[in-house]
Amino acid sequence: MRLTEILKNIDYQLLQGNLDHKIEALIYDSRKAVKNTVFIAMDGVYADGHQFINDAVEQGCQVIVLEKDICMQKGITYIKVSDTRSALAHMSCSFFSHPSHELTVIGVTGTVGKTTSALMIYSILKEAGKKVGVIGTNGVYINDFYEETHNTTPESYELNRIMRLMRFHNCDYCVMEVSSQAFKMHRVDGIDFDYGIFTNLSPDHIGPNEHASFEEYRDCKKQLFQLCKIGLFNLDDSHASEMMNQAACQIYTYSTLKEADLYAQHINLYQEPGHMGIRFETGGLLKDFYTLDMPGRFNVYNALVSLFICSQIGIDHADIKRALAHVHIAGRGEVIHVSDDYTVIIDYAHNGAAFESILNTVEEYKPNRVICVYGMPGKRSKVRRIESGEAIARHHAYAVLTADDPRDEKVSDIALEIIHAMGHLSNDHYTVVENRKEAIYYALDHALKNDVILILGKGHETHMVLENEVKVHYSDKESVESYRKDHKNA
Ligand SMILES: CC(=O)N[C@H]1[C@@H](OP(=O)(O)OP(=O)(O)OC[C@H]2O[C@@H](n3ccc(=O)[nH]c3=O)[C@H](O)[C@@H]2O)O[C@H](CO)[C@@H](O)[C@@H]1O[C@H](C)C(=O)N[C@@H](C)C(=O)N[C@H](CCC(=O)O)C(=O)O
Ligand SMILES: Nc1ncnc2c1ncn2[C@@H]1O[C@H](COP(=O)(O)OP(=O)(O)OP(=O)(O)O)[C@@H](O)[C@H]1O
Repeated sequence: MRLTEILKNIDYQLLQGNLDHKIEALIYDSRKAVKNTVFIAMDGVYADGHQFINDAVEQGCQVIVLEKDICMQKGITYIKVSDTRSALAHMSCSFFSHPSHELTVIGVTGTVGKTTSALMIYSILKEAGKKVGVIGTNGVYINDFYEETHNTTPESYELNRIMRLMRFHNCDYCVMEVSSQAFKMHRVDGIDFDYGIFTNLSPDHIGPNEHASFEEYRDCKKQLFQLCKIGLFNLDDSHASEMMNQAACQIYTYSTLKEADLYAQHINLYQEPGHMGIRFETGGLLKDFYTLDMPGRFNVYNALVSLFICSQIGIDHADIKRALAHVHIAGRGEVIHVSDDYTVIIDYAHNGAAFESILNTVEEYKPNRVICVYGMPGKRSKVRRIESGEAIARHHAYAVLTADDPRDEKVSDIALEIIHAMGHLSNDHYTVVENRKEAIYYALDHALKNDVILILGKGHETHMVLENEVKVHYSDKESVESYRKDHKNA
């Protein structure tokens, strides 16, 4: 594509050189720069891309987009913009010919529930025969194609590339998680959102490399409702009215507690071997009865979101109902049948809010005991260690503390911090088994009739991060399945 075409939608100043270039890719990591690419220098958390401009030039790149003054080399084109992250986003939209304009884009934001809601919508649309893609923490799925993601919301260039790939696969719909960092880092600038969904909000991702304050975190998420045409808000969240404030979209609401545009009532839990689910009735825009084969009152929120979007899109109601009845999301309230005596659930709960919801929800099924197998990541926010320990104590649950991406920290040290946060809980309520597979075996070996074993924090993930960020293969699901196999053969 010609450089002038790529720059069409941004304000820039040509510092040196000319715009007569044919461009084959946009690059924001100098290590990937080659001939016929533009290098966009971005100031990051750990490094400043401007320091690598000469490396990019050395590797053959002849066009540089920057926001700071640097010493220019002869024969190279330098283009100055006020914000290179935003420029990359708009240039990427142009480079890939605005794929979001050709898709119905559904964006989901909020502290928890993004992955679950996005994948529920994706599953229902797919089952209804629609061509749909999804982008989020669990990766990119386009029909049968899969690609891993490094971020919940990929960098703008990747995002537009993926959306173009979706169009290549004839997708009409794109469901995507939109993280607060995505707004902060301009990853979704220029994306044409049709629907925006707000799940809930609680303090998270606040720290030196993420958000400066809760207000900044919240205001980043609010931006979705400036960009989308229709916004759907969880009326039960205490931040709902603040999130709706200044929204430029048409507003719809959902609730499980009060009347809203779409609301759930008469929520009933059910449990049978290998299944923990929920039945509910809806009022407002849709009046019907539904079954969801996933545990958790909170999943009714995710189901309401999916019902609203799929019915707005025009999916046949019987198809939605059928698909919802058997939707399962990897690592999100995933029930694995090991024994008729007790229930095993793998769940991605990894912060205070999610621990509270999963523990609350599981208690409603009136289990004998709740045993949580989990750990907390090394070199990451210590708040989550405290919040999780407090939640275990509040709910009088049992904890088998173990590894969860310990990085350069000792699993036993992290466990001690969690135990400290458990406060008054007596020491027969917890134990430490450092190897995660052994911890799962330990919990399952000690399970009693009607116990619920919650394996928390890693969800769908298939790796463990050790010292020096070295990743080794590890999966909770494989550990549980291996236990089941061993005990079948025993
Ligand atoms: C801390 C953080 O947010 N980092 C993100 C950021 O990296 P960065 O730009 O700060 O990277 P950097 O290492 O400082 O480098 C700055 C620039 O120099 C370039 N560089 C660097 C070295 C070199 O030799 N040559 C070179 O050109 C880099 O490519 C980069 O463009 O921009 C990258 C591209 O978009 C992201 O992949 C990366 O996410 C990291 C992996 C991350 O963990 N991010 C988290 C905080 C995040 O975004 N999380 C949200 C979910 C949480 C939420 O709900 O908000 C998410 O969407 O994933
Ligand atoms: N609507 C909800 N309300 C409260 N808790 C929820 C909700 N949906 C899911 N959860 C809980 O939060 C955990 C994380 O859910 P999910 O992965 O869907 O959220 P997320 O927003 O994608 O999180 P993250 O951005 O951290 O990846 C689940 O495993 C479950 O325990």
